[in-house]
Amino acid sequence: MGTFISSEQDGAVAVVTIDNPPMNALSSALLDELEAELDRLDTDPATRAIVLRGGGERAFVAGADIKEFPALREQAAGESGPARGLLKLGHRMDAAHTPFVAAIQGYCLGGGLELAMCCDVRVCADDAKLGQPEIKLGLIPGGGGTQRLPRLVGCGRAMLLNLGGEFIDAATAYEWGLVEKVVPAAEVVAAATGLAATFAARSPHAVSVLRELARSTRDLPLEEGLRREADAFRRCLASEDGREGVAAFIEKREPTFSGR
Ligand SMILES: CCCCCCCCCCCCC[C@H](O)CC(=O)SCCNC(=O)CCNC(=O)[C@H](O)C(C)(C)COP(=O)(O)OP(=O)(O)OC[C@H]1O[C@@H](n2cnc3c(N)ncnc32)[C@H](O)[C@@H]1OP(=O)(O)O
Repeated sequence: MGTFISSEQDGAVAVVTIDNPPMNALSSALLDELEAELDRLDTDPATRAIVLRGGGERAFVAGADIKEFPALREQAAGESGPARGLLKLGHRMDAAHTPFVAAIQGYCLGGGLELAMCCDVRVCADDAKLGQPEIKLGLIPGGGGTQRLPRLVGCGRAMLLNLGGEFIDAATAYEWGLVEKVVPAAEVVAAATGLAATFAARSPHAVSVLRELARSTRDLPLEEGLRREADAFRRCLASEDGREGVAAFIEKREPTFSGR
């Protein structure tokens, strides 16, 4: 484990904790550690789903580490720093075979919400606050807040959050489709881990095919997306897990998926 990132195995679910008190701000060093840990877990066959949570109770992640920004300004574009770190992390999560569930408690702001939006599903504490307050700093979101957010909540609501910089509560986030489940704060990690365990019990091959298909077709015309879905369905049908799942149903038994 590193300075900021730790993970615990709960069966086939890895619970990854981001720990940078008091607000789990995403520093460059933290992002490097997080990417390395997610890369290790994504290539570990014993891990079939990953939960991301913030340490402490005040925040999931309250954003990029603002205190790094003055130094960042001096760096040439593309060099190290949260901006580079965020792009690499987002691409790595997008390309993963393993599904991600965000367990959001407290503040989920800026780069923290951008990180949560890189997850497949978001479980949110009922007293959490979410937003993209970068505009209050004279900045704009730089980790997906102008790209992933509109795809989740719609262009108008994304601009409402990005232009206003105000926070929304969990109920609003759920109503807008920004989070998929809202639970009491004390239950958020257990609920996220339970959901991750459901994903972990499914065929790793089908989960991987589904994640790749969803990512690679999200901006394609419907007809092309349907064509690629049909190809992917045929791949799953012919796979070892596809054969096992169908046979298990016909033989009225639980499947044992190999992930191939
Ligand atoms: C493409 C894939 C992306 C993958 C995701 C990875 C993202 C990578 C991140 C880099 C991306 C950059 C782009 C990003 O969009 C930019 C940002 O995130 S900018 C930051 C956005 N966040 C904010 O603006 C929130 C700032 N914080 C606050 O408004 C308040 O702190 C609060 C959260 C409302 C809480 O208020 P209070 O309860 O009053 O507490 P304090 O304000 O006193 O804070 C306590 C303590 O914490 C320090 N702190 C809080 N937030 C940050 C922060 N973001 N960075 C650094 N430090 C922070 C605060 O300064 C206090 O410190 P102290 O004074 O005690 O030393």
